[in-house]
Amino acid sequence: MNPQEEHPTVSIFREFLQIRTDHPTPDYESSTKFLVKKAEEYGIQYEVYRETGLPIVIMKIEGEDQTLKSVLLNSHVDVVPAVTESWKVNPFAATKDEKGDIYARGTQDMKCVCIQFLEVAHRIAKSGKKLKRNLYLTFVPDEEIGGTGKGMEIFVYTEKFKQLNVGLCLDEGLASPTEDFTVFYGERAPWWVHITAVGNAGHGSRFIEGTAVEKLMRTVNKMLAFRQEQSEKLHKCDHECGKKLGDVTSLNLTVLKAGIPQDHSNNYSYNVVPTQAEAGFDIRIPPTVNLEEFLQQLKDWTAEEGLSFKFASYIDKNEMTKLDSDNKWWENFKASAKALDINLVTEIFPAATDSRFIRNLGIPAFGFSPINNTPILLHDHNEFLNEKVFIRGIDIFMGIIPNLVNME
Ligand code: MET
Ligand SMILES: [Zn+2]
Ligand SMILES: [Zn+2]
Repeated sequence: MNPQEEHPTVSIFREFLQIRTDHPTPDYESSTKFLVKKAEEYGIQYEVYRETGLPIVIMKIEGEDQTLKSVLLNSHVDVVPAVTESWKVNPFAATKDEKGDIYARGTQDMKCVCIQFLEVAHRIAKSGKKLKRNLYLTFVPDEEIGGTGKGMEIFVYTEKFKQLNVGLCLDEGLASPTEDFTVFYGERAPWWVHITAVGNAGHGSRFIEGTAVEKLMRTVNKMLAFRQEQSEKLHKCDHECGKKLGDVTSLNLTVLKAGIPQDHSNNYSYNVVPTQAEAGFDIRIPPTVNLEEFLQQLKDWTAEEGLSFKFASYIDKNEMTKLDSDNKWWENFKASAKALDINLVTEIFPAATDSRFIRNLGIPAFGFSPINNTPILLHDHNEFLNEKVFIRGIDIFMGIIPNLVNME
């Protein structure tokens, strides 16, 4: 290839990045059309499954033995919104600079892995050699809004998913800023909690008792004190303790609402004590924490009269994939990494992925994005990935995935 020319898979990646699958109105029809076209071009079996309400593209490369458990490569095609004004380039243009850094929403999370999986399937299909087990690829919607409703949470309970007979799932991980690569074997449970307080109204000049805001603030302060404790656990431990973000419970106050709006011009009735106040928290709980006990903790925090809470995201089970010598998939994965001469570091994923629904079925899942020497920029402004890192990622996957599919 002429060094001036772009690697064809990089061009495909950039084209995919330009498809507007950003929330709140992801264009799944265009991403589906794109993937279907590629499957047809590459001669890969596919179907578009729509029973859950949104398109899920399923691709299959048949193995020699249909009775063996399959390997599933799962990726989500949706991306989070981008605040265009805060980017140095258009976040949906997939601009490449002179260093080969490609800037776009989804370069790391996780359109890179979508296309890398697709390219792996392409190369396996092109080789014409049959591998031992079935290999499936699923391209799913709505991961970024929780996977609930029309996403993975529902799909894993369908007959279609059962038919895939999955033995191992690979899904997204995170970029690594060092030479090492990170593999995730579990993740923190994402709980989004919306607290509502109701209380007494009155004139803003008086000492009204039992106001909604006071009640809410007492709860918020208890929760922020807990946040401080957890932050200290992470930041004040000596270097020996090796605690990572995925090992503590994080909690952020991300929604706060009260006050009586006066009109549509950002004015409020400052002299009216509001009867309702609301707070929303994003809480991430490590798999080692007992979720029943944590729920009780939340109930204690919100026990005061006039307070109630609802979950906007909730999960009551949070399984991990065991990385012991009984896990043959992991032994196989590690051996491939050794042959590739890459160093793996294992961690708990600090955020959430669709893997949690897979692990909760008792199916092992590894979160792995083959991206090293790159800052972690998922959901951030100016998210980018270097084209060389992207291309090397395909070779890394080629050194790992066929071995898993061929496992005895
Ligand atoms: C709770 S849904 C997960 C959405 C997203 N992947 C996150 O971790 O924030
Ligand atoms: Zn993601
Ligand atoms: Zn994300």
